[in-house]
Amino acid sequence: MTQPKVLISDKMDPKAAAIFKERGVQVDEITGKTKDELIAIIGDYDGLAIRSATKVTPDVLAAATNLKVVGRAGIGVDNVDIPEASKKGVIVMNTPFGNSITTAEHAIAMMFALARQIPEANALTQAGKWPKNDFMGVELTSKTLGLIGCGNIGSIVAERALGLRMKVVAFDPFLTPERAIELGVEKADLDTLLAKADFITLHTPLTDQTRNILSKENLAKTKKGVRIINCARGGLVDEAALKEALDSGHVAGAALDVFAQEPPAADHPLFGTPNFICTPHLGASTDEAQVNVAIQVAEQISDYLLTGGITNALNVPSLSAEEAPKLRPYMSLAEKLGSLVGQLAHDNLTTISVEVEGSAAELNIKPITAAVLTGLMRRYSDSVNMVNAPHLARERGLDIREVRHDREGDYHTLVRVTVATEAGDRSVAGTLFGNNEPRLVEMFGIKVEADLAGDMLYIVNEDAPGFIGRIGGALGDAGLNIGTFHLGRRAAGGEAVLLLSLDSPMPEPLLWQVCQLPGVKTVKGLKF
Ligand SMILES: NC(=O)c1ccc[n+]([C@@H]2O[C@H](COP(=O)([O-])OP(=O)(O)OC[C@H]3O[C@@H](n4cnc5c(N)ncnc54)[C@H](O)[C@@H]3O)[C@@H](O)[C@H]2O)c1
Ligand SMILES: O=C(O)[C@H](O)COP(=O)(O)O
Repeated sequence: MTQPKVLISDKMDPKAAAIFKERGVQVDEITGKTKDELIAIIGDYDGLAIRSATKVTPDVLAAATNLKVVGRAGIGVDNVDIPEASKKGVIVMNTPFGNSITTAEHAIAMMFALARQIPEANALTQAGKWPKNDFMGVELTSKTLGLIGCGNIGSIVAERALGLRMKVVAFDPFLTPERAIELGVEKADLDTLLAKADFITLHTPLTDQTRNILSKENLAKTKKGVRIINCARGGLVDEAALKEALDSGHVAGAALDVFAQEPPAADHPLFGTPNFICTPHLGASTDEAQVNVAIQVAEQISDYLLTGGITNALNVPSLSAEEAPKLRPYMSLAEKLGSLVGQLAHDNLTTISVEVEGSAAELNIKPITAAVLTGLMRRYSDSVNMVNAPHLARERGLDIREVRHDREGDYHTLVRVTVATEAGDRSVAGTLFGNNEPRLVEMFGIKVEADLAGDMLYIVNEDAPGFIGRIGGALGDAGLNIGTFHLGRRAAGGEAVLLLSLDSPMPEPLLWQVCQLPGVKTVKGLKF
């Protein structure tokens, strides 16, 4: 195996490069490149390690002909075009926890800075003034903190704020009542939060639902004298409306670590506004957080490039260290079953369903489905993998269904793949022998037992004496060696299925010749 090559394109703790080298991954650290400069070199790399500065746009991805993985040393991935990466089969990962504490602490630091106007007081004092009577702060104790977004960072902020004896009200549609009780926060709708909070801090990603969540209209619903902190993403607060609300005195203070456009223009309207403070996207900038995210991203990228292990991926189901060894043989079975239906079923598939029963029903079905789709879609594209297969399948209008059966069947474990075709449903099923050897056990309702590997020949014929001899003869005369021979039939004298493994591919004229043998209904060369 050639050594994979990774580019670190944003400033990252040196531990990242050290880990790549230790793990046997070649690494180049080239930061500060323009988009065109990045496009010129990205084709050399299998992996890209970034923070928020590098923009992984469709044109960068188009030039990234060898790229397999983008690793974000941090949380937000709004600088990566994930749908485009998925189409290209590139995994996108982040490090969802490495900088959470640090960012929560930055939000708390901003809250104190606003409450006591520390930046202004510092600036004036160092300018030789002694403005002791100009700064009257507010206490945090007993005040209400409104949390918009109560995920990893929001819940750490909540714990810290409760420690400061604040009351915490949270708006987060995904926060369960049980989790709210566990955290000690009051779950509320947005309007209630806006009406109650003395301080509001934002901790959501930027999405279509959260963009301008603090709009002019919502700012008007806040308590007079509210103070606002955004250490999440620019664009959550309407900056023009915030400026107006600060100027009118409705908002008593605002602290932004993030801006809609970064870096903001030097003449940004908020700059110089009294009671406005800001930092240049420093939420994650501590030694501890940067070491955490650098180590995590380098380990995750190395794992994927060297072993196929997937952690914290955003566009493909993760495979944990415990799950991976159990799922690997299933994924091999699933890919073979998907490939089999893909090679045999005619076009215009409308639905594919993946059913699991027995031991398979206890596993994470998502990677199994992704592997089925990889096998299925391989007939359309050589560059298909677990990342882009589900996307390609959906693009072709395929409805994907997953069913987990809680029932005992004939096999200790079973994966069944059924596709709806114009000719009706076509179903194949497989199991694992000895827990790790994939075997086809049923094909279109007929029991067979076959290893799907290499070149194979599939024949449907009428079960009649002498047929096997005729096939053996035809292949033997053509110098084609049969490796294994698997036969299944509905009933004696009924329809039979023959699966032969061959030592070399079946030449086209021989396929035609076999087709002419008496009793043959279908012949197809297969490849696994
Ligand atoms: N300033 C920085 O340097 C810095 C550092 C780290 C993270 N961040 C940003 O902080 C944000 C939060 O990070 P996290 O790790 O807590 O993410 P998270 O995914 O753990 O939490 C986000 C929360 O937002 C909630 N949410 C989603 N849509 C919502 C909506 N419409 N209304 C209310 N809540 C909604 C989700 O349910 C979730 O609980 C991210 O945008 C991340 O990029 C910024
Ligand atoms: O989403 C994040 O992790 C933060 O915005 C940190 O970004 P940075 O790595 O550019 O500091």
